[in-house]
Amino acid sequence: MDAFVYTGIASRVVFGAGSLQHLEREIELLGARRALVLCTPGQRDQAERVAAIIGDRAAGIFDQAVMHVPIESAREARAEAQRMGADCAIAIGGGSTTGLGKAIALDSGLPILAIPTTYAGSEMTPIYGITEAGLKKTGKDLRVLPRTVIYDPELTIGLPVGLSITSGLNAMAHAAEGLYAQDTNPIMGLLAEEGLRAMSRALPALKADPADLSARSDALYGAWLCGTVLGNVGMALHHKLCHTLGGSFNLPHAEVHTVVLPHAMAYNTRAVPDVMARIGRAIGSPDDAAGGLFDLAQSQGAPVALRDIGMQEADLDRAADIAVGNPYWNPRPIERTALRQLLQDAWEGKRPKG
Ligand SMILES: NC(=O)C1=CN([C@@H]2O[C@H](COP(=O)(O)OP(=O)(O)OC[C@H]3O[C@@H](n4cnc5c(N)ncnc54)[C@H](OP(=O)(O)O)[C@@H]3O)[C@@H](O)[C@H]2O)C=CC1
Ligand SMILES: O=C(O)/C=C\C(=O)CC(=O)O
Repeated sequence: MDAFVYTGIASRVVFGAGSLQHLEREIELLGARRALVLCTPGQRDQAERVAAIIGDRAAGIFDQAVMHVPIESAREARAEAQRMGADCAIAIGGGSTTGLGKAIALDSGLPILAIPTTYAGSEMTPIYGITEAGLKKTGKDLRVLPRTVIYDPELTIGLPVGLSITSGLNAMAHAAEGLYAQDTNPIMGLLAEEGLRAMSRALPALKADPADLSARSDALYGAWLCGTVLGNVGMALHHKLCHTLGGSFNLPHAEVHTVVLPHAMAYNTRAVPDVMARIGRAIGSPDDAAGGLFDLAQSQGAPVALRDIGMQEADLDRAADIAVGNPYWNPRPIERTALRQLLQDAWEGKRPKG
């Protein structure tokens, strides 16, 4: 075995159907008295349920979480937390709401309790993102890592199937890239493989029956493991491409991950064949990880072409230029011609072969 460094990042996880009932106990264990509940406008009902459960400990609800955390909403939420005398924040929702909690914590050190209802995985990472004047800045700071995470699969039953599939593939992207990260280690390798296995068996099952609690539990378990990998090791070409396409062309986050992932895997296959074999085995496509990921997305009705999620063909050259500038480390060197072809294939929705 090669030498490696492993740094454990600590957070407390309460997992299982119905675990929202432990919320008050968890707030108490944080040593907090008044919690500001965060959500998007669309998840206001869930936030009200949370506030009802904690009763007097609820300082209020801030329901203005927005994708990619615009600085204005972060400032407003910070001011609201201060005005209400909150000594912790509860983020219930997807990565956008968790991201808002992180923006508050970055500034104030307020402890965050996250209750994820998508599979994006932000709750397990010390990574934050804030958008100012149209530019998203990301960074890492342990202050933003949620102290406690409650994973309650019952809360994800209402997550629309289409979004469940693309969000699940967003999670799988973290695990796939974590397996060949420059700073990967055997512990993250175990989590990544198990996360890929859990998610690839969950997605067809929850597509068949969105209320299947066992499938929803598998998906949330997979999201936890994949998110942990994202929080512990560096990401590569795939995440760089997704951040380029999401940030500069305003494409939807989980869908971009879904479309690009098979192509990024195909790009890297010859550089890391053993890793691709591990990914392939974990998703039940032992000889072709890239093709297997494409088939998984397509068979569950997810988008497989950038042209179907709002990308203009005329913008592919600019996207390639942005992605080759300041690239993340990648196991195969980033070559512009090959990357431009990758983008063309992803735009057309071609099935890649690893
Ligand atoms: N820092 C990190 O480590 C990470 C950050 N991220 C960031 O998180 C964001 C993406 O997260 P993601 O979760 O995909 O996006 P969102 O949090 O924006 O959620 C996506 C959609 O899911 C819907 N939704 C969430 N929960 C439910 C539910 N229980 N029932 C029905 N609908 C629901 C939301 O609807 P509605 O709008 O109505 O609430 C929204 O339309 C991006 O900004 C990304 O950059 C992602 C991964 C890791
Ligand atoms: O951009 C961020 O907020 C930080 C990381 C991610 O979004 C990870 C991802 O691309 O899913």
